[in-house]
Amino acid sequence: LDNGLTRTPPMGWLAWERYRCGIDCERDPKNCISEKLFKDMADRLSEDGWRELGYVYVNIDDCWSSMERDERGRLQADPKRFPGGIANLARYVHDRGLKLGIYGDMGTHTCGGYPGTNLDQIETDAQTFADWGVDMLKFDGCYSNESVQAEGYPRMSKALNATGRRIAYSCSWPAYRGGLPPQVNYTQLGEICNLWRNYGDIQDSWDSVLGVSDWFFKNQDVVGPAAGPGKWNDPDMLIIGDFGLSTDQSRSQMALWAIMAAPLFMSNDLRTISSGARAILQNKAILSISQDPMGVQGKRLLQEKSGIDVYWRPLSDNGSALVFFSRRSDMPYRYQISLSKLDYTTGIYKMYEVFTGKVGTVEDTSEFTVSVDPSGVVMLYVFPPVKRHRQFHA
Ligand SMILES: OC[C@@H]1[C@H](O)[C@H](O)[C@@H](O)CN1C(=S)Nc1ccc(F)cc1
Repeated sequence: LDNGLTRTPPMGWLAWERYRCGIDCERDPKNCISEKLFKDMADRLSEDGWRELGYVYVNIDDCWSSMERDERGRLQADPKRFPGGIANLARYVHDRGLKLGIYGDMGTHTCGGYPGTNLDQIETDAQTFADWGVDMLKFDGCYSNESVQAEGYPRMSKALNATGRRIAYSCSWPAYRGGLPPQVNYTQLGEICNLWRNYGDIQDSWDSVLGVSDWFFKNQDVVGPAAGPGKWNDPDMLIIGDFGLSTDQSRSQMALWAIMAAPLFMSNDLRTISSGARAILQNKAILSISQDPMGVQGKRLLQEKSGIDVYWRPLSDNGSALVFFSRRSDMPYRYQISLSKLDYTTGIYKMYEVFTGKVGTVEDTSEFTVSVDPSGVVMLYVFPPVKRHRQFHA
């Protein structure tokens, strides 16, 4: 969507995977969906170096609202869990140099059973969110149908624009239509949405992360070309820092999401996150690959019989990123390859390993070896090639 927003994949924090629809603030005040939770995360993003690295969105998901609209038919926050209201929370977030995201649903109810947005409420709800100072809307598709979605998702895009406030628009529409043509029109999506969920919800497990990633790379020739500045495929949240992934698997999710030019929405507890998880999420080399201004989505190049996959993303100024991933479950695998075998042009290349900081220089035809852990990755930033100087002839 050409609204000047998300010119690189948006980054921030989204409540859903880690906090779901936990509304029992009496028994579980630290983890329930409440203004305190989002203020806590805004404090961490602004005090622990996240904001400076680009993680600027603090996004509310399902279960934030009252079960009733107000007397003017407007959505309203649950008064007990958000006593200050959404406008106040937006001010708190904005005061910390961050942006606030909110959640709605193009249907009678949200997936969690809260009030949805019917076709005749689209303009009202867009205006409400703009009046509150909201900066992004995730528009879900539960309790809906194909024709309501076909009319509603474009109409909400226009309604958000008509408010005059710049609000990034995340559409769950393709995920409810099977994610692929002909049910999904990726050209239209790129015109009306800034990002879109193509596939099922991510859960806190390696199986889920790998299943989501495999769907996107299996369908890379269809979904890849749809992405670019202002319009992104969304494989769902980063679960790094939660309970289900090992260090290697956390590095794999971060590396694969960067190759996919995916939005980077963490769903974790920034108040207690481990230093290891934080180091992966704050890895500057990976973030610069993710946020590359060209915004070209990467692809899977090879699936070797050994269980090694090779992924590649073209970057600005003729740079590129490579990821070697191991599907094996035995021991680190020493994978030998050369850049010319990966269709790199003739030249001399400097390479930077993003997790170890190791630097190497290879000619396109010379073989090098990477040792890849089971369910882990080796990720390289490959500098632009230095052309081999013609041998000077006396
Ligand atoms: O309720 C909201 C929740 C999150 O926003 C996800 O990111 C959305 O994809 C939708 N969603 C959930 S749990 N959706 C859903 C998932 C499984 C199911 F059987 C019925 C609904």
